Amino acid sequence: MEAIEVKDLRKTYGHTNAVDGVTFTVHAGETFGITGRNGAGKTTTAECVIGLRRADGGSVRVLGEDPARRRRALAQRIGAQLQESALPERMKVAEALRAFASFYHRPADWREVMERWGLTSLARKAYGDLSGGQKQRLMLALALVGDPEVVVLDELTTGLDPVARRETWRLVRELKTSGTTVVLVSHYFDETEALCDRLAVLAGGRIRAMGTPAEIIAQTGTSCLEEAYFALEGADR
Ligand SMILES: Nc1ncnc2c1ncn2[C@@H]1O[C@H](COP(=O)(O)OP(=O)(O)OP(=O)(O)O)[C@@H](O)[C@H]1O
Repeated sequence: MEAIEVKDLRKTYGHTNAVDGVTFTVHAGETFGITGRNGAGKTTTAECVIGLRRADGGSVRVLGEDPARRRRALAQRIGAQLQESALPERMKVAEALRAFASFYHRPADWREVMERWGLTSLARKAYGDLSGGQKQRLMLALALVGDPEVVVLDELTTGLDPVARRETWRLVRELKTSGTTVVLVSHYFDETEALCDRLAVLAGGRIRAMGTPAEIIAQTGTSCLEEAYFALEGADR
């Protein structure tokens, strides 16, 4: 069984075809990227995968289940870090991890997660007092405290400085070695190129290219994913 199967996914907001017939499969243990410019349909696709939005057409299966119908059951097996995730300003790091762990039937040991993601020294700090990088690290830890089989990370490194960004990349690579299936939504082409086994390039709600970063680069005769993207975009004009 594939970890995620999305077939002909469609989602419309008013007159906007946000997602217009998207099909892809994510194998278990793979890091799969969804990339493309602002408004390409990345977040809408990710939200349909985790059951936060109901598709207008097509089908989505995560771990064999339909997330729109089985959201509560799947929530035990999927971790998500979303673009606008935030916590109450005064909530402390350890408190947040303990509270999130309590939502799951079989959570990871939240103290171990706190240690693993370098948050132990911040345990008593309030969320509102953390730096941007520390907040992102906490959000990632919260997405993982339920010991999920699938993790969806949306614009994980936006706003981070280069050091915090590289540190976050290291953490995402660690997830892969632990066998977790990762969906990485990012408009940074260098990030998806560095971290993803395979990826889908979205444009205007459709998949414009899909494959390993090396395949997409080779198809376009370019030398990096960012150039490949511009070559694809140029070809569309
Ligand atoms: N709740 C909504 N109501 C109306 N239109 C929406 C809504 N959410 C998204 N859209 C529109 O759907 C399209 C796809 O948006 P989406 O957020 O999925 O793209 P994205 O690739 O994630 O973009 P970004 O990188 O800017 O987050 C855009 O044209 C956006 O304006």
